[in-house]
This record gives sequence, structure tokens and C-alpha cells, in this order.
Amino acid sequence: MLLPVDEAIATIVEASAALPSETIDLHHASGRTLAAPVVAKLDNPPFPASAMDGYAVRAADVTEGAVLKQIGEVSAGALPIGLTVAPGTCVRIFTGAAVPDGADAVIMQEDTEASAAGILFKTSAAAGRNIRKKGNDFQAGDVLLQTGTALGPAQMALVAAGNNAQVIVCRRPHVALLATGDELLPVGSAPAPGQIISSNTTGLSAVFGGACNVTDFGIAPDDRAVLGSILQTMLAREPNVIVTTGGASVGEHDFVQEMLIANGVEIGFWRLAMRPGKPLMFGRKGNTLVFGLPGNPVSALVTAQVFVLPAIRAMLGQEQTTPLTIPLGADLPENGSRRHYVRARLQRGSDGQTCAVPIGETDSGHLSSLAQSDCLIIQPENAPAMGAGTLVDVLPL
Ligand SMILES: Nc1nc2c(c(=O)[nH]1)N[C@H]1C(S)=C(S)[C@@H](COP(=O)(O)OP(=O)(O)OC[C@H]3O[C@@H](n4cnc5c(N)ncnc54)[C@H](O)[C@@H]3O)O[C@H]1N2
Ligand code: MOO
Repeated sequence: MLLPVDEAIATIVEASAALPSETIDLHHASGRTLAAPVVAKLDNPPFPASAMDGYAVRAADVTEGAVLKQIGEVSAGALPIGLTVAPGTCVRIFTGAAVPDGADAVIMQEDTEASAAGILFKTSAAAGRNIRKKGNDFQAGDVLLQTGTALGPAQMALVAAGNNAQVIVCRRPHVALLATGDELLPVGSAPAPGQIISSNTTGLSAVFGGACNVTDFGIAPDDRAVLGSILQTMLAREPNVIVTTGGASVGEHDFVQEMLIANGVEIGFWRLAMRPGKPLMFGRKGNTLVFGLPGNPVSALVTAQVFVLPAIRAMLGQEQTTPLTIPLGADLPENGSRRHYVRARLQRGSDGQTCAVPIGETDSGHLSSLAQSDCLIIQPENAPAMGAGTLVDVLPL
């Protein structure tokens, strides 16, 4: 009996404990995940600020054809000390500058004309126009970002705007990778007949590299002693995650499971009701989670997304992702008893809606089709044939 995918993911997430935190400088924090909330240290904007280059006015004074006397100028970075907009007057102001007392609107300069008589306004104004209120974005003491948030560009900018020069983040998980197989050679080598270039760890490094510290232990041959000794070295480093590829199936040269057990790894499960990826194995030793991914390149990358990334997210205290539900862009044939992660592309259908178009290639050695995919359609176990337009769950890649 093959283990259902959802049970496997639940077991993995359950086994993935959150990692300790560390305090780091903000400029090293891109891509990291918060282990504590970020709180604003000041108001943003810290003062009522102009959103336009133009004139600060009293809205009540400004009607079409009104002429006001300019009594001063304020630019960004300067404070309009002693400058008060009294009835009949206005102040030249620039984007980002503090709005002087008395003014309650800013008129953009395109709606004005300077003349000898003063500033002519070609529009009327409502109070508040083009003024960013003090604390409009956030106020001192506000929680800007919650624990578990990954720091992308907008989050990094927000932390900086809140004047936090340091952040408390989760330690980066340490992921150790190993390819196995007598036929494998490093990229750039000259393969002899029967040999192929190892591509799995290159792909897996890209999957994990953003959030994790990745160590590549290279290629192990299908030899019990050598494989066992490399696994022993890897386990001794106590990484958070070990990912092997190949040697996971039932062939006479598939020694990974045997050598993991020989090195003290307790196997949690092996073989899933899933394609690609049936022979996946999962185990642990101490605090190290061990994933034995299948060798087929598509299987290795798909199972890394479906099973290893949830472990990494749990270690980082991140929320797990949920699939998108969108219409099929083309018919999908019926499925067998294993859940099928179908290579697909997100496209805009003739009705203008986004849909997922299956790429009719299911060979788990066919990498180029995976490289053309930007998502995987999750086709349930024993699903009947589905027509274009049927709603399906989709995992973005
Ligand atoms: N009798 C059975 N045979 C197979 C079964 C089965 O249930 N019964 N399952 C098949 C499935 S499904 C898969 S997936 C594969 C997985 O097998 P392994 O994990 O043992 O992988 P290998 O045999 O070592 O390699 C499979 C395939 O992938 C190539 N490979 C391996 N490593 C790499 C790498 N680092 N870079 C690029 N390509 C790699 C390898 O050369 C093979 O072509 O087993 C089926 N067999
Ligand atoms: O499960 Mo294998 O990964 O289908 O080819």
C-alpha cells in the first residue's frame, strides 16, 4: 500500500521543528524569515507631507480663477518654521516637504500659473488634497510585519522605513545534498558511453539556495561502502536536512535506504501514491531530516517542491502555501491511483481568465518539459478525465 501524499506531508511538517533565531543587520536580511515581529520606531510620514510639487493652500481659498500671494517656499528636508498660510496666501512646496501650518491642501503646479499678481489657480480644491497625513502609512509602535514573514523587497523597504537597522530572523536551515549513481558525472565533464551528466543537485541547489545554506556533497557511486561513508560524513555535520537523489527504488544498485539505516537513520516512510516521485523515502536521525528523492530529474525536483519545501517552511516558522484553484486550459486525461503532479503553464484563456494548460509530457526523465512549466496541476487520485474549464488545484513553481 503506497502512502497518500497528504499523510506524508503531515508527517514531514510534524517532524520539522522551528529553528532558533538570530539578530542580524537589516542589509543582510533579504530573503530571511522573521522570528519576531517588526515594530515601527517612528511615524511614517513623520509630518504631514506634500504628495506633489505645487502650492500649499487653504482649500477654502482656492476656486477656479483665484489668485493667491506666495509668501514663501518649502522643500523636502526643510522645516517650514515660522511659515503660516494665512487667508489669501500660499506657499511654494515640493514633493515630500512638510506642509506649513494653516495649509490644508496642495495644488499641483500644472493647475496653476505664476503671474505678477500672484499665483493663479485653475482648479478648486478639497481639504486634504495631495497631503499625506502624519502616520498615514504607519505609526510608531505599529507591528509592521509578523513572525514568519519572508523578507522580500517590499518587506525589506518597510522594515527600513520603520527605522529598524536590525531584525530577528530564523537561522537559515542547513541543507546537505548528495547525488548517487555510477552513471553520473559533474557538469562540464566528457561523458563516456553509458554515463550522463548529473543535474539533480544543480536544480535542488536552486530550490533551496534562496532560504537555506546548501552544501553539495557531490556524487556517490552505487557502492555500499563509499555511499555509507559519505552519508556518515554528512550525518556527522548534523545538517537540518539531508537530500539524496537516486538509488531510492527497488533495483539491485539502490542502496541509499540500506546505508541510511546502517548509519542510524530511522525510516519514517518509503513509497508514495504519487507521480512522479513514488519511491521517495523520509527518515530522521536526531534533528536531521533525511529525504531520499528518486533519481529521475523531474521526480527529484517535483518531490523537493512538494515534500522538502514544507519542511523548510516549518523550520522557518512560515505558513504553508495553499494551491491556487483555477480552470484547466485544455483537457486532462483520467488519472490512476497515484496523485499526479502534472506539468503545466499558466496562460490567459480566450475568455481573458488565467488557466493552467497541461504540457502533455509525463516522462519523469524529461527535464525540458519541466523547464517549460511554471506550475503543477494537482490531479487527484483516480480522477476521471477533466475537460477544459474544470477547476483544478495548481501549485505555482
Ligand atoms: N521495478 C521498478 N523499477 C522502478 C520503479 C519501481 O517501482 N519498480 N520505480 C521507478 C520510478 S517511479 C522511479 S522515479 C525511479 C527512481 O529510481 P531511483 O531513485 O532508484 O533512481 P535511479 O535509478 O538512481 O535513477 C533514475 C534515473 O534518473 C537518473 N538520475 C539519477 N540521478 C541523477 C542525477 N543526479 N542527475 C540526472 N539524472 C539522474 C538515472 O540515470 C536514471 O535514468 O525508478 C523507477 N524504477
Ligand atoms: O515516480 Mo517516478 O518519479 O514516476 O518516475
